[in-house]
Amino acid sequence: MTDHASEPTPPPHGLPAPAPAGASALPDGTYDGTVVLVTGGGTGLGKAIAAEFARLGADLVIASRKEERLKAARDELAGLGGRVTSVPCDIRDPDRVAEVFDAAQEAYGLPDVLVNNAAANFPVPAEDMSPNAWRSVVDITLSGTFFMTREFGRRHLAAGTPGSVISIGASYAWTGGPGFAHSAAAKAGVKSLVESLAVEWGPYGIQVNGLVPGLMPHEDMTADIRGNLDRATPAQEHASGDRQRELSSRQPALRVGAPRELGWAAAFLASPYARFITGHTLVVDGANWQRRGLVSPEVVTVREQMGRGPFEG
Ligand SMILES: CCCCCCCCCCC/C=C/C(=O)SCCNC(=O)CCNC(=O)[C@H](O)C(C)(C)COP(=O)(O)OP(=O)(O)OC[C@H]1O[C@@H](n2cnc3c(N)ncnc32)[C@H](O)[C@@H]1OP(=O)(O)O
Ligand SMILES: NC(=O)C1=CN([C@@H]2O[C@H](COP(=O)(O)OP(=O)(O)OC[C@H]3O[C@@H](n4cnc5c(N)ncnc54)[C@H](OP(=O)(O)O)[C@@H]3O)[C@@H](O)[C@H]2O)C=CC1
Repeated sequence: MTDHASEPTPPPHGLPAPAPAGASALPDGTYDGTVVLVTGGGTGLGKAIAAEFARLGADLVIASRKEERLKAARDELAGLGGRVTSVPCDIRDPDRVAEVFDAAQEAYGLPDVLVNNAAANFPVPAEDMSPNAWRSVVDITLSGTFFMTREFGRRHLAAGTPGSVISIGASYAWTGGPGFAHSAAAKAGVKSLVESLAVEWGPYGIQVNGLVPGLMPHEDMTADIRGNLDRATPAQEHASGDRQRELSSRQPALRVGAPRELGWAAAFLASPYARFITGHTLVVDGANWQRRGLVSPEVVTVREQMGRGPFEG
């Protein structure tokens, strides 16, 4: 008989790796004949979400401010299956938002699915944040999401057709986000919009859900957000190229998320297999947002974390 008590315990190995890139979570053709509009679909997580819908047969419309990035992503996404159109748009402008829907309708028809992925964020202590910095983040993240959603809802209500909205959030909508006061407040507003509009529009067949990514590093991350990740890991890890391992060791999953894991969740939420799910915000973050230590960590102010000296007014 083996003496289990004397065997060393295997080290924790974290959550299993995701299915390989290119695999789909839903049956082939789930989105055949469907139009999906993704804001910020030219970069990062938005592009990963768009790719998953494309693999499943959707026609895509991607919209954001920078035409060059949109064009590059359009070519990449077109290789995955369906048709792809890109429309330059600043979602803070309701007139431009209406034009995106006009362009989508002209190309393929009224989008059946809207993914509100575009957002803005940079770390800054609240006392250093200018009024314009606040406005910029809140206008893009919250007002832009509302303008897109409103346009989608109005067109579907007028046409009498069902639809599905997915708004990308962040877990600090529940917890607050020191250093990200603007973005956290805006994402809390996005979560609240999901809950209000799911009830308002359920009777018309429109689902409204939220989807929250955990830490999912990708090559398009802004310098500001990348800088924040660098602060979270000691300098020697950057030098040795071990940043990914260091970031992983700080997650309960013992790994970071892969953007495609968000794509699979989005494709499920808007699919025929999720028709009774609405008003819900799904968190895909390996339980990172629920972390609590047995012992509270020492408090380090946001100023100190960002290497800023005392506030001088
Ligand atoms: C401690 C460890 C923690 C580890 C975890 C870290 C990871 C956290 C991840 C959090 C979740 C991520 C959520 C996200 O949303 S990521 C998405 C990020 N992507 C983007 O933001 C893309 C779009 N962003 C932008 O284009 C720009 O950032 C910006 C929003 C600034 C652009 O908008 P706009 O063109 O309208 O803006 P302006 O350039 O005119 O600037 C407007 C005002 O904002 C001030 N500003 C800009 N950058 C900063 C900064 N870094 N710090 C302070 N202030 C800033 C700018 O000066 C303008 O204000 P003033 O006119 O008063 O000067
Ligand atoms: N990456 C992560 O770990 C996390 C991300 N998130 C959320 O995930 C989503 C995607 O983030 P991520 O992919 O990392 O970030 P990116 O910076 O790659 O994407 C942001 C996108 O939004 C677009 N955008 C920004 N402002 C506007 C605007 N005014 N009008 C239209 N489009 C705009 C940008 O395109 P352009 O510049 O061309 O306008 C860009 O494509 C966001 O909602 C973010 O808050 C939440 C938690 C963690």
